[in-house]
Amino acid sequence: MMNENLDATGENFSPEEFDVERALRPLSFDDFAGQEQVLENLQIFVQAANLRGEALDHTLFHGPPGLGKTTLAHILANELNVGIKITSGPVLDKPGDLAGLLTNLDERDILFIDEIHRLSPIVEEYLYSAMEDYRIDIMIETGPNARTVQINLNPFTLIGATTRSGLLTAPMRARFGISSRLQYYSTELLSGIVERSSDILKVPITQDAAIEIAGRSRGTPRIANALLRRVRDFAQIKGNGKIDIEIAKFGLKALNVDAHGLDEMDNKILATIIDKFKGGPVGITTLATAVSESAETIEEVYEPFLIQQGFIYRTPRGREVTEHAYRHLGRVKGSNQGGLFDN
Ligand SMILES: Nc1ncnc2c1ncn2[C@@H]1O[C@H](COP(=O)(O)OP(=O)(O)OP(=O)(O)O)[C@@H](O)[C@H]1O
Ligand SMILES: [Mg+2]
Repeated sequence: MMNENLDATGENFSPEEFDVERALRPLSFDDFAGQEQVLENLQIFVQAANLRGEALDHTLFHGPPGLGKTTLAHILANELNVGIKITSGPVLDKPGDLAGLLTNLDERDILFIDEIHRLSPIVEEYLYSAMEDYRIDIMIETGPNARTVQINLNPFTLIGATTRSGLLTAPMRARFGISSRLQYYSTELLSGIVERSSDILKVPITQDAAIEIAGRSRGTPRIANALLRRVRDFAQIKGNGKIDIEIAKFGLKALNVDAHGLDEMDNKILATIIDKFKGGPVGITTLATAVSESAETIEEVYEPFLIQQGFIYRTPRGREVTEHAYRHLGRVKGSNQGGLFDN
């Protein structure tokens, strides 16, 4: 299926001319690596919905960016063999926009709302009756003749995606029958994804090179694919087109990729805890202020990976860095270098 897509776009086009991201996106449960627990359940719910000819329950995907939320929404549409309409929280600013989408859904179709935590309260409330009873009120005419009529919708599935599940309101959350949190991927899984992507991109790669790229991808398929594409450039310009361990290391070094794949904010968080707070513990709001990022984003986007990788841990008094973090940043424990918060 993948290759058909590529061929349809034309072998003659340079890679830049087609949407590589789309080409690399898995289209079926079988293409999708990892997240076993989530996938196992979804497969059962899909089979049951298909058997009964019903719409799948409303489904929420949450978790850090780039782990496959949007991909899974598309896979569900394929596996249910239904249409999918795509929008996002910030785009839907009037109930009328939502009504237009909802009334155009065929039976069992999917409405995918990305960044669902950013829906306006009015739109969100409007969505409730649509989700619960497949029914909405719409306003007809204006001025003195204005009135609302209730119309029935086709049974549909709402799929919501969010990196910030903490910002979802309780009533919204309660309306999802299925809620799945996506986890970071192991290096092993990511190297499989890198190999699959190289196949699609038709660039040969050795196994150790795939593992090298995978290990620096912050547990995230999107980053793994992005690094692969950049390393491919090095292979084509500086090498012989093949990605082996030497060219992979050369490329990753030139790209300034951290040995653990930590990004700038990850490193800033670690350095701040060490330099300004003597390694912690430091409260999340204090930390957030010190690194100029919101506390929610730190908690939901950065911290989970740093904890999973053993760089920080939570204590009742706040976040503390581990020895591993000192070593990673080349700092020596006990020799405070910041001084801002010294007393
Ligand atoms: N399990 C997987 N197997 C293979 N490739 C994957 C997998 N998950 C994600 N990818 C790849 O990573 C890319 C990013 O995934 P996706 O866009 O679904 O992430 P997301 O969770 O929606 O991120 P965001 O929160 O930023 O919207 C996809 O285009 C796909 O190529
Ligand atoms: Mg997405």
